Amino acid sequence: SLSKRHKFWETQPVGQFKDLGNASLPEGPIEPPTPLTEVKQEPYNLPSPYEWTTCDLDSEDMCSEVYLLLTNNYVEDDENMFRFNYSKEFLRWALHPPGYYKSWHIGVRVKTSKKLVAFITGVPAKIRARDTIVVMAEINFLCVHKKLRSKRLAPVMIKEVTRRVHLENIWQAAYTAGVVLPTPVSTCQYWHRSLNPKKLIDVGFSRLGARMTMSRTIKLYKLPDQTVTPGFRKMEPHDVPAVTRLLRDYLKQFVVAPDFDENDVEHWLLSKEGVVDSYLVESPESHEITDFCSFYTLPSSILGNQNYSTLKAAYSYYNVSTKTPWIQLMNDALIVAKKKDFDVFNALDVMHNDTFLKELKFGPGDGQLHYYLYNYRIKHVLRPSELGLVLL
Ligand SMILES: CCCCCCCCCCCCCC(=O)CSCCNC(=O)CCNC(=O)[C@H](O)C(C)(C)COP(=O)(O)OP(=O)(O)OC[C@H]1O[C@@H](n2cnc3c(N)ncnc32)[C@H](O)[C@@H]1OP(=O)(O)O
Ligand SMILES: CN(C)Cc1n[nH]c2ccc(-c3ccc(F)cc3OCCn3ccnc3)cc12
Repeated sequence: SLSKRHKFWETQPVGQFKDLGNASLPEGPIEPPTPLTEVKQEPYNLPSPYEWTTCDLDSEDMCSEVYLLLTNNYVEDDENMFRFNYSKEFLRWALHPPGYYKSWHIGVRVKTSKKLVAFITGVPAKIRARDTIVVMAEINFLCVHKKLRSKRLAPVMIKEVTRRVHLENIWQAAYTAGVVLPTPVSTCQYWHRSLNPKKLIDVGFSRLGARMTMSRTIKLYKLPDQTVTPGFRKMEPHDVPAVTRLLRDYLKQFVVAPDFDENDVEHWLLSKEGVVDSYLVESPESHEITDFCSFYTLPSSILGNQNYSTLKAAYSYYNVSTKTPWIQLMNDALIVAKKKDFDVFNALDVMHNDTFLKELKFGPGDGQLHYYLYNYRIKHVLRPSELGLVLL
């Protein structure tokens, strides 16, 4: 990437590779806001066969079109064996947080057939970078149909979502990607904990360890039927104030983290069947809420396997430990995930996750997830343990 030309990204207000190590550049916005009257009022031009469309995910038909585009054309692993299969319920959850803008759910259609062939989204979020809280756009679900790749459509999509975000007087963004772009604020590893090792080996997600039999492998990953922590239970609506306090206090220690209020916690962390699961520990004596764990449901399509079509994956979301040891808390999360029939539990090495990954038998994934900020410079590249942000 240091040698690669980034013809589009070199034009953008992002950290540039040539600036790495230039300690004189100040932390904070790279460019000042533009007066709203000077923001381009009309959409960017698309190549002639295509037109912009705004995707209303409350419309069943539109949501299905977005779901199908992503199911067939979104992110695959490096070996093209799996492709993310975000559900419609998940997309509505991810894209309808408090204060969302429908205009930031942007599609591209073929003018003649009206076929949806590209998509990009933003949602507003309060993000703290060190001591500064910035309203940012979290950008996600950038997708161009496989048949329209390498035509420089992505830069147009990015410029259009940038324009629409600017129209709402927001000048920063946060996003993550498996590819290296100018310039990561942090680079994380992802880890996988087998819950259904037989299926994972059958589909080629995992390989049988050397000198390991299948029955020995199944035994290695076996988990108890019940959680072990007294007071461990599902989060409920009346827990929102206490969980908000617990989470806000925990996230203070990270350099970049969401600034969640009760509305945000209610949306992002209250359990939603098949989308997000959240649990907490309520002390049996004091009834104080001392710990929290959560994971979201993101299956992957299994490409080209006779016996299985879907890999059921849980992804670690936000977790807090103040009384229950991390190992015990997260092992209870694994136990409930196994009971809910997940095949694998995934986690990034962000926040305090590296305190439990190895001991709970997570294995390293085969790639990295890079974190980016748009129009905001962070002085030094951050260690994953300095990150308190998980993007879907
Ligand atoms: C103030 C508000 C600001 C808001 C905006 C903030 C910024 C938000 C940025 C977006 C954040 C999204 C986050 C997100 O959604 C999570 S990352 C997941 C992205 N989606 C996928 O990987 C799905 C499968 N791949 C595709 O659909 C296409 O390959 C895509 C559409 C990825 C690229 O389509 P393509 O047909 O393969 O390529 P061209 O059109 O010919 O364009 C090539 C140019 O695109 C650059 N590129 C490639 N992948 C990228 C990626 N993941 N982010 C940013 N840029 C990416 C690439 O470096 C090159 O630029 P360069 O020449 O300068 O190097
Ligand atoms: C975050 N969000 C923006 C989606 C996204 N985009 N690009 C990605 C690259 C890696 C991960 C990721 C994050 C955490 C994790 F435990 C495993 C992961 O990918 C495994 C490889 N893989 C890719 C597709 N199917 C399997 C997510 C993403």
